Amino acid sequence: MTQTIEISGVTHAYDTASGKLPVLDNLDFIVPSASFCAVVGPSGCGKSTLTKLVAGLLIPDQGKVLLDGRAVKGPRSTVGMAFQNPVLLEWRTILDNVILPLEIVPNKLTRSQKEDRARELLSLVGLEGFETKRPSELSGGMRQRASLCRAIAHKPDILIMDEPFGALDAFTREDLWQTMHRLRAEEPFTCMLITHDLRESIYLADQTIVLSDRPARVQHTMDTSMNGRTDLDVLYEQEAVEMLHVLRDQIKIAQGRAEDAQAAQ
Ligand SMILES: Nc1ncnc2c1ncn2[C@@H]1O[C@H](COP(=O)(O)OP(=O)(O)OP(=O)(O)O)[C@@H](O)[C@H]1O
Repeated sequence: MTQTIEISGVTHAYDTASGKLPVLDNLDFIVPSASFCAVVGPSGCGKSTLTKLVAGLLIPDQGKVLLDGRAVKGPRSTVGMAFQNPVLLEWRTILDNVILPLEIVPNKLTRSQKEDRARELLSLVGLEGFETKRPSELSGGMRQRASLCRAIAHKPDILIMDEPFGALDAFTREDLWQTMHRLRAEEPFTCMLITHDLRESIYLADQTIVLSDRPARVQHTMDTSMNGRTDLDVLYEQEAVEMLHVLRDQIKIAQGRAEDAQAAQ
């Protein structure tokens, strides 16, 4: 079962040696159940902070994060996470890395059922035959595939991804975008993706939220659903190119470079 993410009046500041650092300012938006939301914005505006609030690793100073209407008060097993650095455990095989959440989150699966689940996911992302390898024996893209499998092994209702494809070369990244579409078709979850790659948000997300500079507010919301299209050609068609221009201009405005955006029109 997937869940709705509701960010309601969320304001947050960090305590630092030089005083309070306001990071998020009255954020309000909804990610409907089973949909995919990308969050973009200037560097340091508070995107990762937002993921920590949704994951329950931080509690907002004001406002609420609600998952299916229930306020987040701490980490939940129904939320999976994937980061730019896959952090797989070198002393475990790829299969055992994917099984890890099934050893932590309470469930009634036998060892052989856990293995079946991990094998099924690895096969879905094209890693069949690599089950017994160690993480260091895999390429960066393969490690990120394994890490995605691990993030959803326990069938979370929500998947949060913080720049998961940021360190990969352009071709591997596009390959993983397609893998994401495949995974979503097979394993429904509500997804929040933090990215600096606007094409990635257009290709993957149903909705893209542009945050302003810190303290971040919602500056712009765009419907980036591409009518179910999952072929990469869609990115080169007029609709996607127009979306890309609007998002780029919005980022310039967020960075305080509004004149650049106006001059570009
Ligand atoms: N634990 C912390 N204590 C104090 N300040 C923090 C802490 N974590 C983050 N910050 C600061 O809060 C601001 C927002 O950080 P955050 O990592 O959420 O931004 P971001 O948008 O994800 O950045 P980037 O796009 O560069 O990854 C930054 O100025 C950062 O230095």
